[in-house]
Amino acid sequence: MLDFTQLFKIIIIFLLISLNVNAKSITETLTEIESLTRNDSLTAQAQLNTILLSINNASYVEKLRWIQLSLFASAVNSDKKYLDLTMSTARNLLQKKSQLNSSWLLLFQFEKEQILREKLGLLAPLQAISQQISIHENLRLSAYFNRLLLFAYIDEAIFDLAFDTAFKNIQQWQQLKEPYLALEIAVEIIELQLISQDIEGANRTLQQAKTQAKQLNAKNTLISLNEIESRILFIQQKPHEAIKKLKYLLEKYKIKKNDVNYPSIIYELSFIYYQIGQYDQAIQYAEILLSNSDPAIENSSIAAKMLLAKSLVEIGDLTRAKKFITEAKQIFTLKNDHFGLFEVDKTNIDILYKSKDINGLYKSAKSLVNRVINFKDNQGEQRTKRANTIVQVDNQNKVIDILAKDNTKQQKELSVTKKSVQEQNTYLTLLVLFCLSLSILFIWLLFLLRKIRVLANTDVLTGITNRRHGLELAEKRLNKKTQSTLCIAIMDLDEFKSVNDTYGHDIGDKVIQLAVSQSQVALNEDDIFCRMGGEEFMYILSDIDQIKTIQRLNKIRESIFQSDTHSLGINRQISASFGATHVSDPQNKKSLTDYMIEADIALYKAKNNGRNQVQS
Ligand SMILES: Nc1nc2c(ncn2[C@@H]2O[C@H](COP(=O)(O)OP(=O)(O)OP(=O)(O)O)[C@@H](O)[C@H]2O)c(=O)[nH]1
Repeated sequence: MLDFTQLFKIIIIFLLISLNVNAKSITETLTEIESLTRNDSLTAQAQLNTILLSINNASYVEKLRWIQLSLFASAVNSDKKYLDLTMSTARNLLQKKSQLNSSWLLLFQFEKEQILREKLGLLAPLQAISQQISIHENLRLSAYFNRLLLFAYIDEAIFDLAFDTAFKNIQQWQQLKEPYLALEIAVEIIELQLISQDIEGANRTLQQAKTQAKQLNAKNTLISLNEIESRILFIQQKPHEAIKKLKYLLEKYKIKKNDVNYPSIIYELSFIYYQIGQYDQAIQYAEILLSNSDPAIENSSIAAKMLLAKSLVEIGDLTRAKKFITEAKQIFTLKNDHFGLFEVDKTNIDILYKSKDINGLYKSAKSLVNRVINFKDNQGEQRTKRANTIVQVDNQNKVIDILAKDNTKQQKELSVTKKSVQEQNTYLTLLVLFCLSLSILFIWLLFLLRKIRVLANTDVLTGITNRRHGLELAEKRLNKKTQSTLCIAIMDLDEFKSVNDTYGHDIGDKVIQLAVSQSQVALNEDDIFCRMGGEEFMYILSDIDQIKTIQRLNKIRESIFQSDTHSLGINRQISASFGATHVSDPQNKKSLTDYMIEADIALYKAKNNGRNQVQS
């Protein structure tokens, strides 16, 4: 039987043991949770929540570790509620009694902002407090500060400074015996080595980190490292091995939709398929990501949207591509994510190029250049310069490429247009020639018609008006109202038969022609003179009175009589007889036939009276 003293001793020993276990257990529990956070972050978060109350009595470092782990878990799980709880607990645990506490709280606040993706602008305030941090000469604080600074440098793409900070930071965590945090930084170093294209270095760090992760049983980190390894395979132009590795990862670790690593693996698969031109597969994986509405994958979903849009551009589904690019643009604009917006602009350029919208293309290229030029952030000149150079060079290349392609296209179009213009010109020339020929033909026809008309109205032998046309003109003149006296006369060459008989018909013709030319001496422009047939002619003279007309007829007669017949080889004079009548009463005109009969009677008189005279 145990006596009371023995029992008391046992109780004391038990209490001491249990107290000792309890005191140890917080550090140990935190270490276990730390392993769990990188293995099963949801369970880790639940356990951190369980020990929330006992943390009040824990040591300062344990409090810090609890806050740090809670921040990390809420980040991995994208649990904003737990993030707020952690922050309010942190404020209670580390009341702002000392400057050290204030610095920790400030850093935790920065980390919260980073988790909430309000990280833009984090670098400047971090740099501003670097002096304040170093004053404390607290290794843990300095390590935590450097860790945040490293992430800010990476976010701002200042990779050289990020490298320096990472190497410094990994040593700090090793010194503090914080292997998980050292591992976290090692992963960042691998990423940085990949960015600076130090593939060998990245591979070396990766193998060390993998061994470390296995030892620490950090499953999530191990998966991340395997993902990076697949990316290295892709960089080494072994895309199919990379795909195999990613698919193996999904299988081996049974990574399902809700797993933290799921989005990044699926995204990586989609990315590699896109890069090797298997756009259907790229689209398939991007769509898997987008079908998951979990806010935890918000970042991957924007990236997936971009990848989906780019793949859709490649397969020519521009309508859907535009839809996703618009959605991505909205998110990037909200987040003020300039790199995202650069990507949007570049993809938009591809869309516009494919849809052959040269105007839109020009506008987008201009907006992209403007975006680069006007891009300013808190980091200042250095970053802006780098981004400008990179994007401008990329953009310029693209624009040059587009312009070159466009130029070839335009040249093709131009040559087609030139060809069609040439064809049109040929047709036009032919048409003009045809029209010209038609016009010439038409003018020629008019000329012929006129000639025919003239010929139809002209006496062939003498070239004066013929009988038909002469009578027409006479009829018109008779019907015309005129104040002047009108004289209608018929002339007949005297004894012409004997001319013909003596000298021949040809000489007779020439005598007729001579008589005609001699008649011109007393004719006015508006007189009518025509050959009625044989050696008979008609005159219609208009003048101030009858005397004047008779005078003019006599002048003609005299001219005929006086004409030089010797040149015709005739030894005798020629003469003509004239019978004339006058239109005496203009109000009471007779017909042309009547007047001609009257003139004929007068001619008869002239013949009978001895010829070579005018009778009226
Ligand atoms: N050379 C020539 N002779 C013609 C032409 N037309 C008619 N004659 C001739 O002219 C002559 C006319 O003669 P006639 O009418 O009988 O009278 P004439 O000899 O002139 O005598 P008068 O009239 O009485 O003075 C005929 O011998 C016709 O053959 C012609 O175009 N050329």
